[in-house]
Amino acid sequence: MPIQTENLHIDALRLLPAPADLATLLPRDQAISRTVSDSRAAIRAILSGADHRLLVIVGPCSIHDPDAALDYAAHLARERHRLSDRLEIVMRTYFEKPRTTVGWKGLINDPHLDGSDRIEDGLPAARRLLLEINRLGLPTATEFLDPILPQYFADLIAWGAIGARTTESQIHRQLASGLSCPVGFKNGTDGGVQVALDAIRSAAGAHSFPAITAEGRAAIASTTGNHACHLVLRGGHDGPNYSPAHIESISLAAAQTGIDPGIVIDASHANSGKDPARQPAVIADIATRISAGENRIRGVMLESNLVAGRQDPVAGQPPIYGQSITDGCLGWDDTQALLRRLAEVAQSRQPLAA
Ligand SMILES: O=C[C@H](O)[C@H](O)COP(=O)(O)O
Ligand SMILES: C=C(OP(=O)(O)O)C(=O)O
Repeated sequence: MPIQTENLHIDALRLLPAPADLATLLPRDQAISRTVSDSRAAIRAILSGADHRLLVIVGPCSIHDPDAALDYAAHLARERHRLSDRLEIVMRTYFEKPRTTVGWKGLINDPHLDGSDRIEDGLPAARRLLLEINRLGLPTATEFLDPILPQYFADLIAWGAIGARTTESQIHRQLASGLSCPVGFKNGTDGGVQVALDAIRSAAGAHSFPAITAEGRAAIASTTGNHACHLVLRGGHDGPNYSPAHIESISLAAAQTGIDPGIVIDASHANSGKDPARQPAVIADIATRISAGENRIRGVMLESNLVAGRQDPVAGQPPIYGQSITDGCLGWDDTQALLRRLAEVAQSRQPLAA
């Protein structure tokens, strides 16, 4: 008997369509391309300090119901258009969730929320939603987790994140080096910022690594490096890391590494002890400092949904409409109030290059 040494833990392999097939089925038009491309340019200008506005990445912790996400997007698009002279608002459309151990991995992995893991349904659902949101003139942000999946939807993303659990990963740094959008590297879950600074340096360089082509063939991608990578502070095991003392020491460390100190602060995650009700206090603090002249903070991230809080889905029952099934979020009214406060303080900012 031949001894089997391969696929001992593989139950099944199902074919996925090629990225180009999905793009043909769900193409982006010129107006959508403009929304993506203009927002990427605006974000680059804000991060460099050339544009005085604040970047605001706001939206659900994760998308599980495309209808509710589009409803949320309609609310947010109105705020984006109203506040566009002071804020660059981009919607969090997070389809891939990195789990500390196990749990639901997001709409792409398990779109039916039942463990059936029909990625072949999740990919078109994600791409369709991104097209619909961009069609409202509202650009989108996401965390890139799997290194193959960006081929299916990265053309629709204005801002990307590499999360706290993957910032130290060479695979994700290589991936960021080839992405067309600005990318924020989160500090590590332990609070370590040096890994994110190292990641920014790594992603700015050229890399060659295995990838897939638009036609779905295995290939070697050679990248030119992404110079729009920056730091996102999300707190760590020791607590928040957005205080003036943190910004001071982190900016110094960034400067010593030759990295522009443009920083985005995530008001959620460990900066709010995972309690969404604490996000307004984080934003209030940041807003006061910005109005007093702090210009190293170029953007903020908020986790927000139509309905405040979070829920654990119950088998056989539809989840509460517009409420997170991963981390708790702010509700819409609180979100709107925070956006208006941020717009107020952004008004006083001057472009650094002026
Ligand atoms: O943002 C979402 C979560 O914080 C992240 O995916 C980790 O989640 P978990 O610790 O519940 O697995
Ligand atoms: C998982 C996320 O964040 P972090 O990587 O900071 O935990 C997130 O923003 O959804």
